[in-house]
Amino acid sequence: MTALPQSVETWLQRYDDSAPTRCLPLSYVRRTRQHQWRCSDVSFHCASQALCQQWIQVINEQLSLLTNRPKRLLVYINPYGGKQQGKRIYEQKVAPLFRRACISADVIVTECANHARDHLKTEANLDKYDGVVCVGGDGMFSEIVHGLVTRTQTDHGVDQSRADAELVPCSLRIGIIPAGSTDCICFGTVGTNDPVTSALHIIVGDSQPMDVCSVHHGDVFLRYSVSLLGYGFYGDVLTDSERKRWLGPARYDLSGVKTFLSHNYYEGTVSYLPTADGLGNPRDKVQCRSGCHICQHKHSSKDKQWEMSEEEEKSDKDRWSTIHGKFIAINAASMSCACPRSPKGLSPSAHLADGTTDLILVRKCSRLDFFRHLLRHTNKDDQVGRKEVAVT
Ligand SMILES: Nc1ncnc2c1ncn2[C@@H]1O[C@H](COP(=O)(O)OP(=O)(O)OP(=O)(O)O)[C@@H](O)[C@H]1O
Repeated sequence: MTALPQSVETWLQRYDDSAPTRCLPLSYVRRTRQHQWRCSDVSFHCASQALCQQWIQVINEQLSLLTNRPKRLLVYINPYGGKQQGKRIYEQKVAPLFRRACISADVIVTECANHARDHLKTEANLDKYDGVVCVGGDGMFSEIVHGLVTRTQTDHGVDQSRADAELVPCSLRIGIIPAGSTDCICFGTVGTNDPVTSALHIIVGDSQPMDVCSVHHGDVFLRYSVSLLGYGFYGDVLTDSERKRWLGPARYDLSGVKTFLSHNYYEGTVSYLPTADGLGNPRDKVQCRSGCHICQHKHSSKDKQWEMSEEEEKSDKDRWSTIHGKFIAINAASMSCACPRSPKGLSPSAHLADGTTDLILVRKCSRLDFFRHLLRHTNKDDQVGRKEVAVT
């Protein structure tokens, strides 16, 4: 008998053991280059139908033990994200894999912006599903995060407008099928923006915790952020690019050049609470990956935080630092923000789930120096080596 492909965790198919046959086809996940996964098939031929039935029974039993695999998914497709290929990508590349893995999916093609967010907030019957999948880019993922987090807080009576509210974690996982312009969140979590790879990660039940940062203005809740919170240059690029959505992904280049030429700067004061020692450093070159020891360490330090005495809390307040100045960009990166254009990202060593954000301050400087800083995004590990850039 041929050896079975790798471990049972990589097998895809469940079997209908009612159909007697001597041939046993099996689909499994194969890792290829650059973080990409593919689905391969292999057929085993048995000496008798009875033996084949035995194999099928054992395989079914083994697969049913993998309880982290989803069986029912709620899928939202943004038909207008990126190059407007969301529907085609889902139907041609993802749906056949879900069918093969016996995953049932309820699909909603969004009709307008915030359709998915509002549906999740109020209407969706979440008890029916093991996870939510978004087919689109970072904006679409953000909609799903807002919908799910808000719904969870409402269901648990938590007031998310309070900056100090202790949010209840969502019970459903979110899968991303990349079909946007930058797909930075997919790239930063999976290592590639390939729809088939993402579908296979969803099928085998992989999961990766992520920090969610809430943004408030006084008592008013503004939004959640999971990747880059940008004030100044990046905020201006995004605002301008939204007006040029009809241009597709090229809008980021055009808005980037326009904002760069305007060379605006902003004067202000930034206050922040430095992380405790041992929680990683934005320049320590430790890349966050699945099972990252720094993100795991965070859980124990957070547990400790809940037990902080009043004095310890007070001294925490004393630890706040303040920087005043003129800035071209004030960025808070909760993840590396890697994407195909910037393979290492704006903050290559940012951690996905360590409970901290990397604060990157770009002081007012000449156009040439700022251009040199931007160039680093495309090829350098150390994004902050220049004197006008401070990182903490
Ligand atoms: N049916 C729709 N019509 C118009 N806009 C929509 C629709 N569905 C979702 N949207 C909005 O489209 C915006 C952009 O979508 P998405 O993130 O999928 O693509 P993108 O902006 O091209 O990619 P990226 O965010 O990775 O750059 C989202 O903010 C979302 O709110």
